[in-house]
Amino acid sequence: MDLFRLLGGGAKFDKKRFKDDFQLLDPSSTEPEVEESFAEQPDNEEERQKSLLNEIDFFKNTHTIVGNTKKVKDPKKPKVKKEKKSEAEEDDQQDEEDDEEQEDLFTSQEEVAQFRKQSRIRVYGDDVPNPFRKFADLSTPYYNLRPYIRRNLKESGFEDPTPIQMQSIPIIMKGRDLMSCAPTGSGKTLAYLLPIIHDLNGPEKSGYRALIVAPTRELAQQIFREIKRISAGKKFKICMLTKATAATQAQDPKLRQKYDILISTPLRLVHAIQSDEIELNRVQHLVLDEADKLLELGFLEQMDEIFAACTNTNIQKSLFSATIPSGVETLAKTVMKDPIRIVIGAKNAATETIKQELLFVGSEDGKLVAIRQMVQKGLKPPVLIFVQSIDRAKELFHELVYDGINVDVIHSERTKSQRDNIIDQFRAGRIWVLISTELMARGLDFKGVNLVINYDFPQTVQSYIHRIGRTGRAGRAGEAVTYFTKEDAPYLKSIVNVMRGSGCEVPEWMLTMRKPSQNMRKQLRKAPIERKQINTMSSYDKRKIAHKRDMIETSKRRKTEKETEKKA
Ligand SMILES: Nc1ncnc2c1ncn2[C@@H]1O[C@H](COP(=O)(O)OP(=O)(O)OP(=O)(O)O)[C@@H](O)[C@H]1O
Repeated sequence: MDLFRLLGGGAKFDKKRFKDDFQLLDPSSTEPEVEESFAEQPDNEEERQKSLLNEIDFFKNTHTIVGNTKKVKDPKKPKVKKEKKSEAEEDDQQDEEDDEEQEDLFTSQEEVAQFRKQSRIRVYGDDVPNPFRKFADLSTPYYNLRPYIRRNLKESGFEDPTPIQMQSIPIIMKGRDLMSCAPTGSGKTLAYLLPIIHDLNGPEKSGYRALIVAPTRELAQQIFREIKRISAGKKFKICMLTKATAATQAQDPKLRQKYDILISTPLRLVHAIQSDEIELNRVQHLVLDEADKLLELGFLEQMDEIFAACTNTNIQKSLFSATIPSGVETLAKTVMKDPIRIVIGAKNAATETIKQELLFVGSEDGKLVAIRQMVQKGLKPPVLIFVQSIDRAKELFHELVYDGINVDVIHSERTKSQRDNIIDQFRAGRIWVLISTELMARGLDFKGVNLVINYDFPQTVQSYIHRIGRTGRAGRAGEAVTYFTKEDAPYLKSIVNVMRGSGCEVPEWMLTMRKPSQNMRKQLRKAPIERKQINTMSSYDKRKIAHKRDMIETSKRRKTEKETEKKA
């Protein structure tokens, strides 16, 4: 069993235990080859793609598994450039490779049960389809995965499926309704996209056949890019619903027929349904990404309207999240047909590659002291800091920006282009510390984030799991520090339980604490704890510091200019 599978299942990677079977290789010194694979690219997509491929290359080179099960990979071996083959030739070759790899399909239900246990897959429901072990299994006649999808997986550097992919893909391929709960960063997006793209086969120009709903615009955009990646080579028409795309479809109803896949946030979609801008009567696949968020009060009414607009009786529905509370499960069952439930690892748990810490900071002022101490000791960027409100995000930004930290802030009051720009800059490593509200807590895939700081204690356990899940993705290590004050202490035990459940050490005294009552948790969910403003300096002091910093920078610049002049 390989590393990513283990990590995707929520297991811990113990170097000592695997000492004899695994060897971690150094990354190759050569630059990775970057290939363009998207048909339509946003302006900054090239950079994003480049950094993604670098990430994958890094992941592959540092985690190549050698020993008993796989061939040794020599990173220094020069790559031999192959002649370009036709698509048909490549497909034939792929089929041959797949035939060679077919030896381990399951032979009995005991074997299936054993495999699920080993991969930490739990299933609930009737006639649950078997999981598959390797992507190559999907090319057998039983699944008959379209060869171009397999090729795209290879080009994305996806060598082995994660547990959620192993079990979800066959279920969606069978057309069954599904509720999937798997850790953050374990590949849930591909788990639903792959079978949908396979089933849609190719562009049809008959109107939307798949609909993916996500709680934020940023997540919807990320899903859009993932679809492009997995469907590269087929000219699917994919629509990311915005004011502009809705308006063009409103003006030209024929245009609606050209699309195959729709991605949207609930509010935008409901608006389009009510204004007759789109039709959803042909939708065969409906996915709720971050399903528990979408089925919470606030989104629920909109989701009701979306369910009602999807009138196709053969619709297949999937719900995905890293957290699905039982209340949401009960609610979801009312809109699903004989659903199957999957849980990977422990239910509603944090990813086990994240080192979690709870830090008592005494009071609100203590938080700033703590963060400045962390900066002094040396933070390893990129770092993501969560606060509980837009005002607090702005306040903290104004504190840290005068400390000379490369910091920015993101929240829903910033314009769309500012938000897009910040996310790109953060992904590219040009912003080191990013302060955010709950906006960035769910779904966003920043593989490189080293540290998440919960500056304000999260209002729910779910929020905690998703926030810290922005680090430790795709099998990487990550760290999360949660500050708490006297006011937060009564809620601590819920987080302590998550930490313990994901194998983190917790001080003995915390284990003896009482769990907050249901009523207390309800109160906190409704409204955050009131906190003192984040402000240690008067605006006069801040201006003074900023002025001093500008003077130092100007004098440094002048000195360099003079030296350059002298040399010339
Ligand atoms: N089989 C695979 N092998 C290697 N990397 C993968 C595989 N599947 C997905 N990934 C990568 O893992 C990362 C996390 O995937 P994804 O964003 O789908 O996680 P998620 O489970 O949806 O997380 P969250 O709960 O936070 O939304 C992505 O960068 C994705 O490209």
